[in-house]
Amino acid sequence: MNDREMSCNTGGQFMDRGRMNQNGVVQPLLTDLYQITMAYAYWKSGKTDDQAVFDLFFRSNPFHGEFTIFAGLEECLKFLDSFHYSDSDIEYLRQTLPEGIENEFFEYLGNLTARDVTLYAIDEGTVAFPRVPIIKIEGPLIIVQLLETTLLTLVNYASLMATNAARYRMVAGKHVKLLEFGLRRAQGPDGGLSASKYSYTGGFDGTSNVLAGKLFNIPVKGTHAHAYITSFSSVGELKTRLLKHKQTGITEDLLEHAIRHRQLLSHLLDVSTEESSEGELAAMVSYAIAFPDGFMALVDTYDVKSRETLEVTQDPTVQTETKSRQIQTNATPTNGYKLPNGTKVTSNGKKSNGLVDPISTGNGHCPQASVSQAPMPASITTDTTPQTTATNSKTSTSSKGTAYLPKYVEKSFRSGLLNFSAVALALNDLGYYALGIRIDSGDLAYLSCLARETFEKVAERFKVPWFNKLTIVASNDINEDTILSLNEQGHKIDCFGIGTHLVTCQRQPALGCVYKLVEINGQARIKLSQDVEKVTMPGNKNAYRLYSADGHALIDLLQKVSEPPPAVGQKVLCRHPFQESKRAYVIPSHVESLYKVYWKSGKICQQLPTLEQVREKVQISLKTLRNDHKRTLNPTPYKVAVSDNLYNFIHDLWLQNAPIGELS
Ligand SMILES: Nc1ncnc2c1ncn2[C@@H]1O[C@H](COP(=O)(O)OP(=O)(O)OP(=O)(O)O)[C@@H](O)[C@H]1O
Ligand SMILES: O=P(O)(O)OC[C@H]1O[C@H](OP(=O)(O)OP(=O)(O)O)[C@H](O)[C@@H]1O
Ligand SMILES: O=C(O)c1cccnc1
Ligand SMILES: [Mg+2]
Repeated sequence: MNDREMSCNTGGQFMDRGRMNQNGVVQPLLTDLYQITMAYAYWKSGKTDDQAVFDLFFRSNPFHGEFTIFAGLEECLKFLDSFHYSDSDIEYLRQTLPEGIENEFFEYLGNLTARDVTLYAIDEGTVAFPRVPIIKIEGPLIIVQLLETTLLTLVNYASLMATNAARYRMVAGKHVKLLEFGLRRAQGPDGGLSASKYSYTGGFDGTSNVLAGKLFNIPVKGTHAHAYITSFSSVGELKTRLLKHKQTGITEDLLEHAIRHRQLLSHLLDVSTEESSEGELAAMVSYAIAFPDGFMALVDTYDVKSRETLEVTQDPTVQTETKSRQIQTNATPTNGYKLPNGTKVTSNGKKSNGLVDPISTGNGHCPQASVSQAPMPASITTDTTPQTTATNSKTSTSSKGTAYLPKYVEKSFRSGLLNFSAVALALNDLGYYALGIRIDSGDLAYLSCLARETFEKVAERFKVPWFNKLTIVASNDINEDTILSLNEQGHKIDCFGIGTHLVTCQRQPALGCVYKLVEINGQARIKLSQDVEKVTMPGNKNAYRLYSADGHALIDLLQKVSEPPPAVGQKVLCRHPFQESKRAYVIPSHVESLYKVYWKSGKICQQLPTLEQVREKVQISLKTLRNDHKRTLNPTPYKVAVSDNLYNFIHDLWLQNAPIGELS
């Protein structure tokens, strides 16, 4: 119970009790007090042997979407497997529950296990829809009730997270790498671990979370922080500059190589060596010596700002506002800035993701990113007279005059690129290939294009074709909308590092899975509500997914367990559960029975997939959904229906249970 380690490697084995380790936090007392007080009251009222059926389901999909990925099943099964109140649990309950609880109840609890429970579920990683139970549990009322909160906590966040990750994967496309960087921002340590695990399930490629890597066998990846760059201020601080040539083994001075390349590169990149940071160079050289085969550097340490921080242009109607440094301008203030191609961008003053809108040029490629031209498009003056009276000493007043991009912005970014390229070329001299860069601020579309063009230039000039393929990682408060917007603008990002929005599911922080009693001792139970959406689907049910001839999922159908399953090629009447007039005949080309028995007689009775297999399942299952159900904007709801038999049953029961009002 107190195992510190969580094991994930359960694939390919039928589990015996005690073989599976689980997060030590997941234990029978991880529940709401009312489950235990109810258990006592059930016990007192002789309901110990009542047989109950509970459904675990959600009522609406998260993130304004029309699908949910079911995740967390394996953890539920581990929980059932280890369900047992320890002596100290019982002792704690004795002290905590109200006085007068009979001793025999504690003895009963002490012997309670999940042996007599049967759990049915849809496969982990499958797309799921509102109202179709993802788990169905049968067994003695007390124990099945006691499982409620823990099962919900294991399924809700896992499914929300997997769904969130799957949505990021869909907007990013399959060729872009997605890394989860959220541990520091997650809802505590356990939230962080679950986020790493289920974002991998949903389609991320790896995590920066090392413990998650160890526990779940997920690829761990990462770059470095700004602190590493800022910890150096000059090359004099380098304790070593030496690196062995990868092939010859001869020791060489990497800094010397880097400085030589930097000189040559400065012409190509139009940034003088004086303008680039020496501390940054030193940091990159030292990092490259530490990781010659894995050199990946942050290039935005020194003042890469969004284009919002643009310096004033010759257009007196265009004014720059800067958040962090107050550039005083004598130009007429308006909201907006100009792109190098001459387009004036007017801000509506509304901040979107922290950036003034609109950034998008909407033409699907990178109009501003031309190293050879930027920052001097034809329409820009080459007047050497500064048009600003800037309080910021870094504001450019170079001989090329002011441009649409403030010199300190672009120069500083190019300082990062200059130093990176110099060190990467130095490594190349010694037989190593650098990996790439990370950009963590500013306009990620623009800067990624600028970086890619720089790499292409370097590749050509220095005859290093692999430079074209350097990886560009982008991070900084990225969410689904940011990725969609970056796609529209055109970007050259190969990998997104995503933290806060992903792990906190900022767009919708909870999935509303509920756990409802639907049958007791063979008698269906219905929970009525003014809100028709909250009326439960009574009785012990089976769920089927009906497919069209082209392999797409058409509809999910709930039936009473006593009904024969729908058959391929045969017409089935599918009814909306509550709206009488909504019904359709479906002739399925394929019928999938959604439930499998996962737990029975104290044993897991299916071969559990590995995390990797669940991850694959997510993508396979998503493919069965039509695109209109998956699109981000106004997706079509997927249909969930009940059989005619179940429809009539629900409505009869509803009438029986709804009290008849009296008008007076
Ligand atoms: N081209 C782009 N299109 C849309 N959103 C972008 C683009 N580039 C960056 N973003 C997003 O805009 C936001 C930029 O945040 P912000 O304005 O705080 O800039 P910043 O560069 O991080 O500044 P600071 O260094 O002050 O934090 C981030 O959420 C980022 O993901
Ligand atoms: O932006 P997120 O999606 O949450 O991704 C993770 C962030 O964590 C790091 O920032 P850090 O903690 O160093 O602070 P920062 O916000 O100042 O960059 C990293 O540089 C990313 O910006
Ligand atoms: O490895 C990284 O680059 C990283 C890890 C965590 C958070 N931000 C960045
Ligand atoms: Mg950041």
